[in-house]
Amino acid sequence: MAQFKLQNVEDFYEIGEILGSGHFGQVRELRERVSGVSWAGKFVKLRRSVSSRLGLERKTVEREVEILQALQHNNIMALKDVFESRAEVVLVVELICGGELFDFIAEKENLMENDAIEFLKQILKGVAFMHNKHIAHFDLKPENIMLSDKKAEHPEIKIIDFGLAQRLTTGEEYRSLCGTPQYIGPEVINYEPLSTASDMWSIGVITYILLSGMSPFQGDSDEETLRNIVDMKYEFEDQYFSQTSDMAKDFIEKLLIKDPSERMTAEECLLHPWIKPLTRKQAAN
Ligand SMILES: COc1cc(-c2ccc3ncc(-c4cccc([C@@H](O)NCCN(C)C)c4)n3n2)ccc1O
Repeated sequence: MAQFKLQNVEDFYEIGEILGSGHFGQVRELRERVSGVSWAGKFVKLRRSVSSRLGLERKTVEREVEILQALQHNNIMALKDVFESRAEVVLVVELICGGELFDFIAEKENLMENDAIEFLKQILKGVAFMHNKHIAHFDLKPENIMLSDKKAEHPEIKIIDFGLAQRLTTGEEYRSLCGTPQYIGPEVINYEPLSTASDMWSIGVITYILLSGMSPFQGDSDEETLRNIVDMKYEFEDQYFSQTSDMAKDFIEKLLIKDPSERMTAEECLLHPWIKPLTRKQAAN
């Protein structure tokens, strides 16, 4: 069983404002007492009894911590410390000040292709790094992709929220119905074995949104969205894609493929001509 620090987190950090909350718990700003440096603290309530539905099981938190400890990459939020008390675990991670990619897109409606490519390159580098360690995120979406500083000319991408992430073992099947309807692949809905390819479907959906501001499968309800996914019901409507290059559409089409084994991997995406032009002429387009 992993051992976290048993000291009181407040002995080392001044607890600041709530930055956000969700299924994962609460995220608050922390100020390290010795250095004055600001961090983010994810406060997770622990389940008090086997019968309780409140809070997370300790082994779930242990899995997230073990995964974060294995993922040290510029495009993945860094874990600094872990404290635990009887009822709570606090993950101390780097503070990310640029907000969510989701909000950045909303402010711009959609992005120029070159801006989208720069964001995608960073997302793909972080995802390729975790996939090379046989770790899948399983909840990639614009809300879980944050920007270091949205005012920077080239904001750095940080992938957050590894609460659903799994270390996949060859020969061992992993199935789950978890995730966010708009971004999950058909294999999740059909309760089929999952792999890193499920993250690649999500990247196809994210790319579609980056370029159009629209979500490819979203319906008027979760049920309709899920039906659109299993029916592969999406299109590049002229109203939103008339200015989008064929290469960008090809990139999306090579990810939104029903058979997970047919989708591009993150490494293959980084070599796709839309992301890595083969010639100067291509780059000029
Ligand atoms: C360690 O696990 C997480 C960390 C974070 C995290 C890490 C650093 C950091 N710096 C700033 C923030 C932040 C600022 C405003 C809102 C939020 C959060 O509520 N929304 C993030 C996306 N959401 C859908 C998980 C998070 N964060 N959030 C978010 C979710 C996690 O499961």
